[in-house]
Amino acid sequence: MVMTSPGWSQDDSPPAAGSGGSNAGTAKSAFVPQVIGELGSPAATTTIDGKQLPAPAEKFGGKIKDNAAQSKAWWAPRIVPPKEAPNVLLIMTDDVGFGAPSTFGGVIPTPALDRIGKAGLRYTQFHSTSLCSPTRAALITGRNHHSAGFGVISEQSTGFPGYNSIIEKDKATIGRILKDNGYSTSWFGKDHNVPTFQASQVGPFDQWPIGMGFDYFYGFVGGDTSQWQPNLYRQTTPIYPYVDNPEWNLTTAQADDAIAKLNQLNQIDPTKPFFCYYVPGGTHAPHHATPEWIKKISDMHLFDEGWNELRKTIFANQKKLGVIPADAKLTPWPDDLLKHWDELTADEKKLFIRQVEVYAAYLAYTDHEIGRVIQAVEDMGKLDDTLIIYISGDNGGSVEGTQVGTPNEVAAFNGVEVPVELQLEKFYDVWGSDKTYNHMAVPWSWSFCTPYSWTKQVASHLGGVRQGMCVSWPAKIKDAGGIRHQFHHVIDVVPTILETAGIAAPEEVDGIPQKPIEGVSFAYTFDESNANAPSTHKTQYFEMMGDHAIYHEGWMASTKVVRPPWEIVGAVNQDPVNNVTWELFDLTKDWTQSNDIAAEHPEKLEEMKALFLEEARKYQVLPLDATVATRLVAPRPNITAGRTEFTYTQPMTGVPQGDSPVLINCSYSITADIEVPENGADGMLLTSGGRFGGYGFYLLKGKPVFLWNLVDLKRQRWEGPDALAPGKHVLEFEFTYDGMGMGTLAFNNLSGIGQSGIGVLKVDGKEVATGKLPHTIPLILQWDETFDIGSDTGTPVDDKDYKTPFAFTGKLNKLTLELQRPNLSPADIRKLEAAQRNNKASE
Ligand SMILES: Cc1cc(=O)oc2cc(OS(=O)(=O)O)ccc12
Repeated sequence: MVMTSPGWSQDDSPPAAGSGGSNAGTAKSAFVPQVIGELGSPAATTTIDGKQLPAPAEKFGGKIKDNAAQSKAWWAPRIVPPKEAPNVLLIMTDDVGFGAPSTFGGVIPTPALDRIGKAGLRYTQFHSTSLCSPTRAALITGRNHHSAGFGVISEQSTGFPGYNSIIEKDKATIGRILKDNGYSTSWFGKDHNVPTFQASQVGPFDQWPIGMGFDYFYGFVGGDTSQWQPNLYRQTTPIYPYVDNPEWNLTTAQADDAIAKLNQLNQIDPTKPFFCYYVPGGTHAPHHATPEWIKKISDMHLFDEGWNELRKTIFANQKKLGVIPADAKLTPWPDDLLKHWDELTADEKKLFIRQVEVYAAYLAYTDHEIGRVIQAVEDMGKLDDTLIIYISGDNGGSVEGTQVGTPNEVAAFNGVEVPVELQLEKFYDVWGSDKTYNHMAVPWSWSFCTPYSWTKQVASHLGGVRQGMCVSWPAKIKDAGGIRHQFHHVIDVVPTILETAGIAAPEEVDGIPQKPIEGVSFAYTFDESNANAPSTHKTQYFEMMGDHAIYHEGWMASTKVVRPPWEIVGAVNQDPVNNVTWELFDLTKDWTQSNDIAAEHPEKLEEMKALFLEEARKYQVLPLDATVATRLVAPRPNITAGRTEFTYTQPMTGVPQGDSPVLINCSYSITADIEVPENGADGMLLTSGGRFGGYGFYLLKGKPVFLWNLVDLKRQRWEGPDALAPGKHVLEFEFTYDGMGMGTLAFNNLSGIGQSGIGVLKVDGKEVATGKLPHTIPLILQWDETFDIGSDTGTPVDDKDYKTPFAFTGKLNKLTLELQRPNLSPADIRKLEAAQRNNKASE
């Protein structure tokens, strides 16, 4: 099929300076706007050449005399996209391996993805970056993730252009481009492209959806969130719809909100096309499915044979479906890294089956809710004219839940594994409920990446980067149910949307010259006659946390994985440029990277390595950095940087972890100046985190309590013996930390973090409780919960004590927080340097 680009073609030159963008009379170029209605009349619309956004103001075309009676009014035409421009529904799920959904051979029912595949096309060689925010930055900008400042997730950002988690203004998003060309734009679900240090209510908001061209946002900011008690926003305002609503779940609420919004648009202005970016939390941990979905999927007994048999089943299905070629090889099980199902105890099997059934329920549930949004588009009569791009996963299956799975991902990210027995005893029955922040065992995720090796975080191997994708557009894609094998990448989505809409990539946005889009359109594959056309995407680098690869015209050179991605606190390669072993694959004959031919083709490999470096330099991939924990706690330009004292006199909620004072790996004191009324007081003074890790300072039945929740495995409390008498009081909690602090990380040494310390609770200057914490949380508190003063949002730090919001019923006059961050002494530095020399490869 020929994609007509009404009113615009690649050869057009920009209009003369100062001319109205769509004013045919003054533009020098061959661009001819589509004008509908009489220019100057209120009903007139026009397309624009789109090179300068926002479009320059139209020249007044009426007549102005002294009096209105002799003058002629003239309205600028409304800007609309070309007539054939489709609505666009861009859907992407989270953490889904290629072989998880039924559409690509999986055993988990995903009827909505199936539906798009049947109505349109399935793509078998479509790629992500292997990690979340990077894929998303690339997806919405059409640039490589490092080009867009997202070499890694924002939680690990560092002060290099490729890694600072800032999408610069010379790369306007697809939202912005479509909005300024007349689309209604909206974003539902995950936004992992707000820098963690700009996520608070003081902004700036230019990297939130509203600042990036999206008229409307309903979703959460960050890596993941509870679906039961999420950190949810409408636009930039936190909202808490789950309070007193125990059945409420974000997966459903998000679909409801999107359906309402699309219908609202359809009723107010049915002709205005929409761009809806729909990116649910599913299926990132926590796997929060409803009890109904968990029952429905568990009853299907999909996983009773274990993860090794599962791979065989998926592989056979994939061949049957034709989403891998008949001669594709199944990559071997990594015997040295992961257990075989047969080696497990009955208890392990029981637990792991429960974990994966809940995961599967979550994927089925997420897809079902996506299906409701698609159905709403059909119900509005708009399905024919809607381009639906449904990408199954922003990266491969996630292995961020340890080898035995976890009831609490916050524990996993702090390097804590929860024993199988404890998981069975305390969490088996509530798995997937809001009592868990759950993730399945690593080997399941490996299996969900069948037929490939490796997983999420791994950029060099297809398990990390190959995603299923389905695309439908009934008005234009006629090869319903077709399969496409062309190599493409998330950076290709923006140019594809622009081509189908007939909209130009802007040369300038808000006066800022735009960097070229780096992807290429895959719209040519829509046409059946191009079903087997060679891919137009010839070269693609991959890089994530030091692990890297280069694809070029069917060849792929990949570095061997140094750090298994489930080892978050583990050995780190300090020289990821040179200290790597390369493999070489001919993907045209070897679909699954099963046959390393580096030894047979040394010159080809050298050529590919050189090409990688060339691409890396071009797209600001350097300097390579393989650290994980080090970057997680690295200081960033957040609003608390350099401050050691914080004073609060008003209640305040909703300050995210990345924007608030963080009480880990340091000493601190908290002083609360309060008044207790005649009938006593209760409630929260200060808290950060929640059920899965964090602290709280509160009055409980009048008694002062300071509590540390150590990732839901242990709670340590300091509690005064007596309820406070009415009147003024000063409460203090002082913590003296024993470790050297975060400074040791600069020496690739973790010994300074997570160490012990002593806490003392005082009332009116008198010590009432003292206790030692043998360990502290080393890396991160529960990240979907916030720093709150005077009440508690989200979940309680201890369910036995209170229910949220637990607002303080006394008067908080003033709360002061002082941090004493440890400094390394010259002797410490000498010791750390010596240790580093002796231990080159450990973080
Ligand atoms: C809190 C956190 C720290 C981290 O280092 O990595 C993460 C990765 C996450 O998954 S992703 O959003 O898919 O990349 C989610 C949360 C985190």
